[in-house]
Amino acid sequence: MNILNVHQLAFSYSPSKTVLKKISFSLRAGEVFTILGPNGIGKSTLLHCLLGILPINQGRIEVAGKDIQTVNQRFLAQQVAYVPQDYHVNSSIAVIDYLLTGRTPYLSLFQTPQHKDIMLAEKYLKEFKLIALRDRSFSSLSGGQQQLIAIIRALLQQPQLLILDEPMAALDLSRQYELLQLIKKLSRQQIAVILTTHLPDHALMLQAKVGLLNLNGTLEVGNSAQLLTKEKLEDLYQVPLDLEYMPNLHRYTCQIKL
Ligand SMILES: Nc1ncnc2c1ncn2[C@@H]1O[C@H](COP(=O)(O)OP(=O)(O)OP(=O)(O)O)[C@@H](O)[C@H]1O
Repeated sequence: MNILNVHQLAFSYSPSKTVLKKISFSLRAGEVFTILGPNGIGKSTLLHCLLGILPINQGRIEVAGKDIQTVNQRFLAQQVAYVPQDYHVNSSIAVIDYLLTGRTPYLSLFQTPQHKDIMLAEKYLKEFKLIALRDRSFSSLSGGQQQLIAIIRALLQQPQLLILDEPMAALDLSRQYELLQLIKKLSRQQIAVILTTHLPDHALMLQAKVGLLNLNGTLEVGNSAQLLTKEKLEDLYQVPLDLEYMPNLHRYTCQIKL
């Protein structure tokens, strides 16, 4: 069974502003799907539709075979975790308490996180070499640190589908490397990942399924060989690009021609 089915999705913020139309795609367990498109084209809007945050005008979205319009929130939170582009987190909350909110879908009403939940949060903090941040307030962290903590919180949800909105944006090269490795590891563990990015190289490195969000609001879906071509990317971004095969990396790389 697919973890996600999207059929003929359409969304507009107002009758005169159609952002997304006729969007259809499916994701199997463990599939990585990279969505690319220019600023303001509708990538975050699409993710919000997939999460049920924005009500779609047409179409159908199924998570684990269930229509998201009828599914209960606890089930959805056990299936799908989301890391937004921007965080709006209570400034005084400690990192560990923020992380433990990721365990909410597994707690009963009025139940507080258990010892095993704290152990799990600490295990991830150690794995990411961020244990020193455990008791810091979330708002005192740097942008990149906040992004990593938000990713750990999402992992604590133990989702079948992880949705990441521009997760590399605030990360240094070493952290980007770690995150790319993590996405590959999740994929091997049969967890599907959707990410948006401005760098075609991220999709090329992940050997991911690709979605190009076009100016007319449609999403072209295919593999990197079909969609990450010089012609298609130049058309999408309206900028001169070079795609070069790197034999030592066994893949193409995409550069702006300057
Ligand atoms: N709440 C809103 N009400 C009306 N229009 C909105 C709203 N949020 C976003 N938009 C508009 O919808 C379009 C798509 O925005 P969205 O944030 O989805 O783009 P994006 O592809 O994620 O952009 P970026 O790469 O810059 O993050 C933009 O024109 C944006 O101005």
